[in-house]
Amino acid sequence: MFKFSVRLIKGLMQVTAWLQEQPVLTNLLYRISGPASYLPSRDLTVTWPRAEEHKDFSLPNSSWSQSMRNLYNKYMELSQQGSWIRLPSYNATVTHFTEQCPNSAKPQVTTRLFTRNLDVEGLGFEYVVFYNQAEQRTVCIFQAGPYLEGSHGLIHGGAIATIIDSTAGICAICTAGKVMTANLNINYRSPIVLGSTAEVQCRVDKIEDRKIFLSAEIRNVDGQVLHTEATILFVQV
Ligand SMILES: CCCCCCCCCC(=O)SCCNC(=O)CCNC(=O)[C@H](O)C(C)(C)COP(=O)(O)OP(=O)(O)OC[C@H]1O[C@@H](n2cnc3c(N)ncnc32)[C@H](O)[C@@H]1OP(=O)(O)O
Repeated sequence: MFKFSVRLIKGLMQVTAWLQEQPVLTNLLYRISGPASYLPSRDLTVTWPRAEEHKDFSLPNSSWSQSMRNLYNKYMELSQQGSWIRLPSYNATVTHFTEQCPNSAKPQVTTRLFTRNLDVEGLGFEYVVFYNQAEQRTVCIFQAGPYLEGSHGLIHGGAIATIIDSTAGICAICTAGKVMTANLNINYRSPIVLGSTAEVQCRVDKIEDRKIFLSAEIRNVDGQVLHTEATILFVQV
């Protein structure tokens, strides 16, 4: 468990650090937020939250439906048998930066992971990811809150893409380290009702040099309804 958590965290930190080194992105940040909050990447200190100091969002909370809890319990039982591990999940990849601002105030840059950006439980993405190393697979148990609406009463396609990208991204990071999504191809087969529980299944299909090819499916809790199919390409960076 610890080994994979460390690997996942290292992968995310590497991606974050790499992003901050890209001049296009730092220029964009400058344009959006202005010079006072512009933080040149090479002067940043990036820290990863220590588990004991930060909330783990992948644990059950009162907004979780019984279906969500049942699936969670199923994979927790499998975890105890050793085949799966639950991956902890925090709300930021970068918790704070330390650098002197032009106005001498210590900057309080707060970024939030897109999927963990709401303070109230149950309104947005509620999910937990389990990883199976032997099979190079991840499973994400997912409950979409009312703030993820697209068509009336249904989950927005972009939210579906996000949870697929995240589930596949975690799988690719655990398998291959520092990666970026290069291609995400989705077929939406049937809508997902807001508030329902769904299961995202993702696996590595093949690895060719720096390219990691994955496929994913989203199904309802009993597996009978296929909601979404996707193929995803990650490239090691
Ligand atoms: C716990 C929290 C959750 C954590 C998980 C979250 C995961 C979320 C991850 C993301 O969403 S990342 C954000 C979205 N992605 C990006 O912004 C990436 C933007 N694109 C790039 O930065 C570059 O294009 C990329 C790093 C993907 C590749 O650039 P490179 O210069 O490193 O590689 P290159 O272009 O040389 O291509 C390497 C190989 O990949 C292939 N390739 C690259 N892009 C491709 C593409 N789009 N489609 C198909 N093949 C592609 C390319 O043909 C080539 O194949 P070959 O080696 O066989 O010649």
